[in-house]
Amino acid sequence: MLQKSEPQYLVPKYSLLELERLLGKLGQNTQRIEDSVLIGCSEQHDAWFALDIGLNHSSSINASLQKPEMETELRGSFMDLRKAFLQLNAKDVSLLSTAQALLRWHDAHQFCSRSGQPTKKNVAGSKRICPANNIIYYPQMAPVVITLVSDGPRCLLARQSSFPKGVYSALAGFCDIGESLEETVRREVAEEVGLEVERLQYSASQHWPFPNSSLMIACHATVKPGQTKIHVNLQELEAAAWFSHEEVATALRRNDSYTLQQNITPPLRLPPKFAIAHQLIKEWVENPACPSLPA
Ligand SMILES: NC(=O)c1ccc[n+]([C@@H]2O[C@H](COP(=O)([O-])OP(=O)(O)OC[C@H]3O[C@@H](n4cnc5c(N)ncnc54)[C@H](O)[C@@H]3O)[C@@H](O)[C@H]2O)c1
Ligand SMILES: [Mg+2]
Repeated sequence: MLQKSEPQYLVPKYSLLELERLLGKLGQNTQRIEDSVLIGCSEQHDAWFALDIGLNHSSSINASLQKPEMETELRGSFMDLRKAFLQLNAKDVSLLSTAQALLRWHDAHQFCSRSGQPTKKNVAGSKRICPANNIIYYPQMAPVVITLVSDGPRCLLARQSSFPKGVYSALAGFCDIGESLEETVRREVAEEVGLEVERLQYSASQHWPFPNSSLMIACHATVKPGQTKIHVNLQELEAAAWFSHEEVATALRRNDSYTLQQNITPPLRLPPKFAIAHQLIKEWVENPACPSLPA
């Protein structure tokens, strides 16, 4: 749910008092406020909590709540989370991403997997406890590596059939149990495009709420100049190709509006700014030689 506040969109934010009034108006029990989870604090150190007042939420007390009513009351509209991210500043993207992931984790961990009894959230929402056996459940993230492979003058980008038209990104893959990040990078690059990673450098990381909570770990990698023939794994990818520095730099400069005109084959499109893949590609464009990589 985002509110339009010209010229941008905002995540709805309320004080405790305002929220109590709002829940009352929406016919919801104000006790629901106890379902809130701590997601951060303002620069003035005011604590920020997130509460799911969604329509189909499993613990919704008033299931008859209508979407249009809620949109009118909150003077906003519901939208897809990825689309919402395109409209928000980096701080709100981070808050919404944390809120979504944490609230979803709580919703999916209502019961102890050992005793089958209901679990209980602590006040902050940083864990759930089973009162029957004191097992503590903590929110989890799946580690995922995302790697921009380069052979020097070119970088390798790939797309899955689920991506929007024309969008290519860096190679990504979930870490398997027991693997180091370095092993995951080498395995994923070999599995998806049949290349052998020569050198590897960590760049940055990002929490990613899709499809569940992931910790994206972004790296630059190089392959030997003579060993660049790609074997695309068509079970994982729709396509993969080498792109020149000029092609990628042009795609980065292009206005990234994501509104495609019909009947026009889109040129190379890159992931949106809020995705760490975008940052990784931008770093390579600004410094294609990656001189900081150890020789
Ligand atoms: N933030 C970014 O810039 C960015 C860019 C690209 C991809 N991603 C994310 O990276 C993730 C991984 O990329 P991928 O799809 O290429 O991974 P992948 O190549 O490992 O293939 C996905 C498959 O891995 C399996 N899998 C193993 N462990 C899993 C787990 N914990 N959760 C879900 N599936 C698991 C499933 O069978 C799934 O279909 C995706 O969720 C995607 O949203 C983020
Ligand atoms: Mg993959």
